[in-house]
Amino acid sequence: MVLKPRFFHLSTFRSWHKMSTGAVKEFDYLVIGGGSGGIASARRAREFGVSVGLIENSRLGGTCVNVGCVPKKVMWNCAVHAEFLRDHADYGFDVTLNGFNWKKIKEARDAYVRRLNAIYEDNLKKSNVEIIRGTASFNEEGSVTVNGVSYRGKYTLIATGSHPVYPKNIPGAELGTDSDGFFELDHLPKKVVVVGAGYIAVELAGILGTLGAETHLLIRYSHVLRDFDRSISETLTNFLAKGPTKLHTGTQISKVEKNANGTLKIHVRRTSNSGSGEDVIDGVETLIWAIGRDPNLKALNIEKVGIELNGPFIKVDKYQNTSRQNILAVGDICGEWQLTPVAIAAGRRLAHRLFNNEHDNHLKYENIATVVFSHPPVGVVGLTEKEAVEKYGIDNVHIYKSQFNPMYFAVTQHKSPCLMKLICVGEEEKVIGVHTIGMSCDEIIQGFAVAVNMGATKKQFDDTMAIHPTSGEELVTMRGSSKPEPSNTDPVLESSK
Ligand SMILES: Cc1cc2nc3c(=O)[nH]c(=O)nc-3n(C[C@H](O)[C@H](O)[C@H](O)COP(=O)(O)OP(=O)(O)OC[C@H]3O[C@@H](n4cnc5c(N)ncnc54)[C@H](O)[C@@H]3O)c2cc1C
Ligand SMILES: NC(=O)C1=CN([C@@H]2O[C@H](COP(=O)(O)OP(=O)(O)OC[C@H]3O[C@@H](n4cnc5c(N)ncnc54)[C@H](OP(=O)(O)O)[C@@H]3O)[C@@H](O)[C@H]2O)C=CC1
Ligand SMILES: N[C@@H](CCC(=O)N[C@@H](CSSC[C@H](NC(=O)CC[C@H](N)C(=O)O)C(=O)NCC(=O)O)C(=O)NCC(=O)O)C(=O)O
Repeated sequence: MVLKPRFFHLSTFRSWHKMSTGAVKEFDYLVIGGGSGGIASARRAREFGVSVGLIENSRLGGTCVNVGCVPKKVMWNCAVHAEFLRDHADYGFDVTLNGFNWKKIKEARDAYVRRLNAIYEDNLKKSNVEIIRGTASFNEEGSVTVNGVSYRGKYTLIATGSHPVYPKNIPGAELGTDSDGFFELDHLPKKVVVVGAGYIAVELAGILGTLGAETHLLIRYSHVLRDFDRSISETLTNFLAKGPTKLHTGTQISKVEKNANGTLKIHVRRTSNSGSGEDVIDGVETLIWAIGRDPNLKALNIEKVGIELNGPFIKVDKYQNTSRQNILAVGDICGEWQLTPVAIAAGRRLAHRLFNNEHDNHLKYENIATVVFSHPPVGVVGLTEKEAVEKYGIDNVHIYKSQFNPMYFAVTQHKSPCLMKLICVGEEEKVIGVHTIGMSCDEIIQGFAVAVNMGATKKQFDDTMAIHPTSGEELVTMRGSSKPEPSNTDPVLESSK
């Protein structure tokens, strides 16, 4: 497309942004979804002077701001507080705890989210992105209708995100809730069952258990976070098994019933190596399904524009192109790496490619650092041991590992594990994976992601001066590599189905 000056006067912008004769309102860029990816892409596109409309049918900010990263992090911080309180006496404090007020933190959290909603609206307005309120659905020729008004973009971005999945064929499954429902809880439930083994399940179970709810985490197989490096998966699973969360491995719910007093009776099928059978968890106040997320596609009517899917998600190439020309997609709707920074980065790079002549600009979906806000937190970047062996062969992969008791726990009765692992490849020992779990690992990993992204070697890690006494110093002082363990002895991969 012909590029316009980088910043435009408002009147120029308005003249571009015209109503065509067929009463279709036209934009250079029409963005569907005002969440992480959509907002980031829309605002970046405006920096290049093009006209942008953004359609949103709910609260601005999307999943991350309203029912994801932001309120979750507030609750994780709250739970971390509870952990520190537990250690007060060990550090010499004589403190009497008079209770915990869930309502208070919920109100503060909701107020913060409302502030962010307003900030995001304000930011869009300052950027001169036109906000269109309502649900978008496609018409055959590629335009979009919202509340009976039609809009067309020279380019249209689908950034409509995802929603929680419920299991099919489990009687009473609808008596449970999901992560959205977790954020609506107006008190700390006494007894909770969380189902799932991924990010959301371990995060929510960790928050609830740490804050004092009797929390049962039900997983189908033997370990949580099975897609992560086995050391991480094993360390977190073993620690979870010690409480406060009660971990039920090799289990699946077969039926959910409602008791007369409103609590739930949950029938659980045991399919573990230790034998099969059925258990009942009774008197459950809240059941939370955290078993994955599906794309928000239904209302869009994408079949009208013939967009190809990849499983349930929208199929895109590395430039975020869908199968339909000039219709693009970013974020959760594409299914891969459902993370806010990924949606933002893909959306911004797309704006550069479409509107700033950067023809090859696209997000590289590798070395994506990620944190699970479990207790303790997980921070990882790069390949797992298994992926490295598959890619480079077992003889070329070298593993360095350090497991230690962080100094914080030297004087406390309550302990929490810390494990750090480097995956290196070849004679030069390029570091292709960093896997950490333990206190502060959520904050440590970002810097190491820079190093991995730059292609650092183990020697360069070793040449970096340690900072003492910190947990992070372990990553630059590791010695004595070992060979990867053959994957057929990988206990994480053994399902207990
Ligand atoms: C509980 C939880 C915790 C999370 N924690 C983290 C975390 O700590 N770190 C992290 O990186 N990621 C986290 N995530 C993931 C992160 O929130 C998502 O990856 C991110 O929000 C995806 O951005 P998106 O732009 O693709 O979609 P969204 O942010 O979901 O935005 C999509 C928007 O489109 C709107 N929409 C949908 N359909 C239509 C339509 N037809 N018309 C108009 N509008 C429509 C929706 O209302 C929504 O506002 C978490 C997710 C959850 C659920
Ligand atoms: N900190 C962060 O950055 C966060 C990011 N997110 C993002 O949101 C995404 C969605 O989160 P989440 O919902 O946890 O999804 P995930 O895909 O991460 O995990 C869901 C897990 O649930 C298990 N599962 C699937 N189906 C069933 C079933 N029928 N019964 C029991 N267990 C089942 C599976 O594990 P198994 O096969 O082992 O049973 C599966 O891996 C995440 O992948 C992540 O990208 C979410 C929260 C926090
Ligand atoms: N790292 C800081 C994050 C602080 C932060 O970014 N806070 C946000 C709330 S998280 S709101 C959720 C999320 N924001 C972000 O992920 C921040 C993105 C980073 N600052 C960047 O610009 O790349 C998002 O969906 N962004 C889409 C977009 O911004 O386009 C905020 O206050 N924003 C107010 C403002 O921006 O004025 C922390 O954890 O404290």
